[in-house]
Amino acid sequence: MGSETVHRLPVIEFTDKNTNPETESWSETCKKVVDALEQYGCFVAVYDKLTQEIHTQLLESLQTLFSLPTETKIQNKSSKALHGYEGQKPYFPLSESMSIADAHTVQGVRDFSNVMWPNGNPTFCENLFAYTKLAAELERIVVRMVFESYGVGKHHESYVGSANYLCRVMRYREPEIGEKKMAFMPHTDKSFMSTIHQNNVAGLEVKAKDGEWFGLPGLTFSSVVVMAGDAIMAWTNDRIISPIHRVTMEGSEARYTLAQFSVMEKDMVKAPDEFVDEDHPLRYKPFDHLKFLDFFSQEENRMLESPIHTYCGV
Ligand SMILES: O=C(O)CCC(=O)C(=O)O
Ligand SMILES: [Fe+2]
Repeated sequence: MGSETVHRLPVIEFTDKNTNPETESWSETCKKVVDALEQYGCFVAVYDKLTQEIHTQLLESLQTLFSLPTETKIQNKSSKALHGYEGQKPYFPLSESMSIADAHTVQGVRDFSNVMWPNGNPTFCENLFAYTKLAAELERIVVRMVFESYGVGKHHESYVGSANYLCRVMRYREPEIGEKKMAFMPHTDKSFMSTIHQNNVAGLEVKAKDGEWFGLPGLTFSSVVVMAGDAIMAWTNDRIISPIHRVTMEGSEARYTLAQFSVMEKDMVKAPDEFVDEDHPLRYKPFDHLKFLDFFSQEENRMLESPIHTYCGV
């Protein structure tokens, strides 16, 4: 007989007050963030700057984007690993997605938009950028909290200088009768960190350390799921583990999400000395994050059980 734990992701508020390092509530929030990341590898941030208006306009713009003809959407192409249009996949017929490179910059959003709407679409750009810049801001706050809590805050500035953001916008249609509901297979993110925002349709599920899958009910217009990727797992030498997650579609409404991934583009991903000692021997060789993404994007490596361990595990 086992008593099953009922898992629920911690919900942490991000306000002007507790995101100011001068305050006491900053240190309290740091603790909640690190505890959540160490336990689940993710948590729900409620970010007060993400207003109902930003959310509604963002979702309207995503609907407009996905209603473009497929011939237009497939123009979202790139030579960079893990970028570009994905969809019409026989194994995962429910999902369709596109990627916005340099998503935290006006130029990145505009370059993407100009491919979809060659005559320009300023409303789309404004609506998207209003969100992507907040997502990047939130990610940097969380990373700073993590670094400071572990006593390695001196690395934050170089992290900010090195990090770039890729935003993947996704639409999952509702499954038809008899169709399988798994819309995104179980995986860990290859990012440093990910921030995930959705419309009102649930579907994201996380695997807890005890092997139980659990959903994330109750997300609102200002909720962002902040999730550790493989790169922060390696950087913290396994203090934080990137969680396995998947998307399962129920019901009769389409699900829209934005998953924004941070990538350490300039510096090597290398665990600071503070994380390595006799009890915690180095678990990952220092690696180039972009090269890891290239490795993972190769067909033969997509199905590996743990690409990060195969790539640079010690
Ligand atoms: O759509 C979601 O909620 C999650 C998507 C995801 O896990 C990913 O893009 O890596
Ligand atoms: Fe993911």
